[in-house]
Amino acid sequence: MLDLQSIREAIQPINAQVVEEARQRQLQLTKPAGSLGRLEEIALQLAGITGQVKPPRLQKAVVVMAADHGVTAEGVSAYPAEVTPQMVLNFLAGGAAINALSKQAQAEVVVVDIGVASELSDQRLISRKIRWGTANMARGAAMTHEEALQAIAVGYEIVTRLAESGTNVVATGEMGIGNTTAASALTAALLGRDVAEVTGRGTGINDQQLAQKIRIIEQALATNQPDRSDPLDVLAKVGGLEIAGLVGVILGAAERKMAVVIDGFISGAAALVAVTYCPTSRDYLFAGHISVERGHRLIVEALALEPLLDLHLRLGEGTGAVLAFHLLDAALATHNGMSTFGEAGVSEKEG
Ligand SMILES: O=C(O)c1ccc[n+]([C@@H]2O[C@H](COP(=O)([O-])O)[C@@H](O)[C@H]2O)c1
Ligand SMILES: Cc1cc2nc[nH]c2cc1C
Repeated sequence: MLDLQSIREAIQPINAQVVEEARQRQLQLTKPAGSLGRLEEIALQLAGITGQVKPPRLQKAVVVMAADHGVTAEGVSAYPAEVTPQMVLNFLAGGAAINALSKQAQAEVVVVDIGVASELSDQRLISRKIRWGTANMARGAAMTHEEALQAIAVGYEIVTRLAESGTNVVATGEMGIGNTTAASALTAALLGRDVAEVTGRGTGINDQQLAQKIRIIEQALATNQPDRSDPLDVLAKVGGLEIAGLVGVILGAAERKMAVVIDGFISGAAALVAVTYCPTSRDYLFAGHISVERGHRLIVEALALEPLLDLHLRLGEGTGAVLAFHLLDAALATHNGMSTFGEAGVSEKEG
């Protein structure tokens, strides 16, 4: 069994000395100090994460964790639960948005069945089904503590394997009809917010369905009484298997000193669980974008992250995170590739 406490203790802050050396290098590059704005900040964070003043070229992957949610029985999504396995097949065939965007960003797509509620067998699929979807959280715990730990272990194992084959930055992706309900329940519980403040329309529900979704989440929290001080308890009771898997990806990446680009609301909820459990893991995170889903803003604020993109996305799959890969590449292209004032014979600031 995964020793999560040892992993938490093994996660180190990023290298502040290297960040400072990278900052000194930036001051030498042929541009007014600070003029590349957030691209400079991205490069500094990557320097601290990798421990290299000139970080190596990014080798990118997106881990798409797929799972089903028993709470879909309550009518909380605009789409039927069967879309989850159908989209998994679409990911494997290369026809989804995440495939198109990953191709463009030169990122590997890793698709994981961590809890889809149907039989899926395909050579290209990483089959790590913990159970056939979660239980209906409106009536009891979504999963057991043990199952949540098993799902975290799956994410940890997958990111470890990616690191061993040279991946140095990972995006979090997910697919699961009903998972904005789980993400809202987690956010309400962990941030101590009213359910209505953190609940949105997901795949596109109407006003009446939104009112029902809020009632169901309130019922789930009242039934399960998750312990806010214990993020793993909250995760097991009102989370999801794909969310737990992404917690494992984030903690495993942080332990291995790999950068993690977080996608939207569901990925954000996984980051909230991971950082509540291990605050140091935050050093390794980039918020790829800000989702339309209203609870996401509260998560990024709580994590003190500043999203890189605001494209009004609400798709998931890792799409916003993979789009942000382009900005990480751009940050390193300038930081590593530009000439210094001395090298180029350009005059420095006066006075
Ligand atoms: O990433 C986001 O911010 C996001 C916002 C809304 C919906 N989604 C995706 O839509 C699905 C969940 O929506 P729902 O309405 O079924 O809860 C799931 O597959 C997510 O990947 C994702
Ligand atoms: C078609 C479809 C694709 C998705 N990708 C992520 N969530 C999704 C939800 C639906 C409904």
